[in-house]
Amino acid sequence: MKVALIVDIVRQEEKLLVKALNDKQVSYDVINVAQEPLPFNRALGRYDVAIIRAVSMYRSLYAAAVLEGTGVHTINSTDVISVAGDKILTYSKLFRAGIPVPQSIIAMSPDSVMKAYEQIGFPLIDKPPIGSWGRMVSLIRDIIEGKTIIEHREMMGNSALKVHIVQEYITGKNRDIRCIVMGNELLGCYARNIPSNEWRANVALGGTPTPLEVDDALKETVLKAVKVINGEFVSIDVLEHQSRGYVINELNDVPEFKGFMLATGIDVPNRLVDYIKEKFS
Ligand SMILES: Nc1ncnc2c1ncn2[C@@H]1O[C@H](COP(=O)(O)OP(=O)(O)OP(=O)(O)O)[C@@H](O)[C@H]1O
Ligand SMILES: [Mg+2]
Ligand SMILES: [Mg+2]
Repeated sequence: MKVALIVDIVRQEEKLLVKALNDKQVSYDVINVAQEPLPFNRALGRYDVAIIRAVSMYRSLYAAAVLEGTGVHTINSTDVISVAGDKILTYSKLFRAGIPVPQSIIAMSPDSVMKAYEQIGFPLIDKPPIGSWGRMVSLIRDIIEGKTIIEHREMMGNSALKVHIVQEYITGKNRDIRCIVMGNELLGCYARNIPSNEWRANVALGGTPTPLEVDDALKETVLKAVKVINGEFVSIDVLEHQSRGYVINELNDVPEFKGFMLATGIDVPNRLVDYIKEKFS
């Protein structure tokens, strides 16, 4: 079995994956798509599995597409990356399947955003369909802040960033929940606690990871959500709604797992390499 590890920026996660591949004596190549072009040819098809780890969503998506085209099994698949990489496409699948998502209105012009703000009511959340690490995810408390966000987003070069997901602000516990699923298994979940100078819980923004007891409702909601998008190795953000219970905020197709490992003690890279060896050797 031969594995390709697709990267652009090498984070601690990718270093741990390399270590796990070495420790478990799996043959692999690291392909840095920020440096190497990817040809549509048979030679690329020599890999059995590709672990897609590029930070850039488009690099991940297109790298997966080329590799899949040459017959390689990619984790995750091109379809999963295209859906999970876009929060509107994700909500579309989840909503249709009856899985709870934050009450959301999609608005595609400044005028329609103003209407969506009125319909949701302040305070509200406005975020673009693409992006990570909480970037551009905005808490808007009044119309003045709203107008500022609308103006700034209109200046973005990327059309997707001009689209607004206007969303209810789900608050109460000062935390959100992050889970990881591998194959059909829920590896675990942990809480990300919001720091005092923030309203978002991302570890990249200073959110502190702590252990969390997983109940049946959480497990069921998360596994269902991952199944709906066919995710193979994904992380899931869950918010706790005061009346509706667990709500799926988003799924991530290139999961970061530093905080997860810290809080749960579960060795994600070793588990992923074991999973791949079991499934593809
Ligand atoms: N509707 C909401 N209500 C309350 N908090 C929210 C809401 N949407 C987002 N947040 C907070 O902002 C954080 C970032 O939002 P979100 O997960 O949607 O963005 P992201 O950039 O895709 O994050 P990630 O780095 O996890 O990929 C969430 O983890 C949560 O703490
Ligand atoms: Mg995300
Ligand atoms: Mg998130």
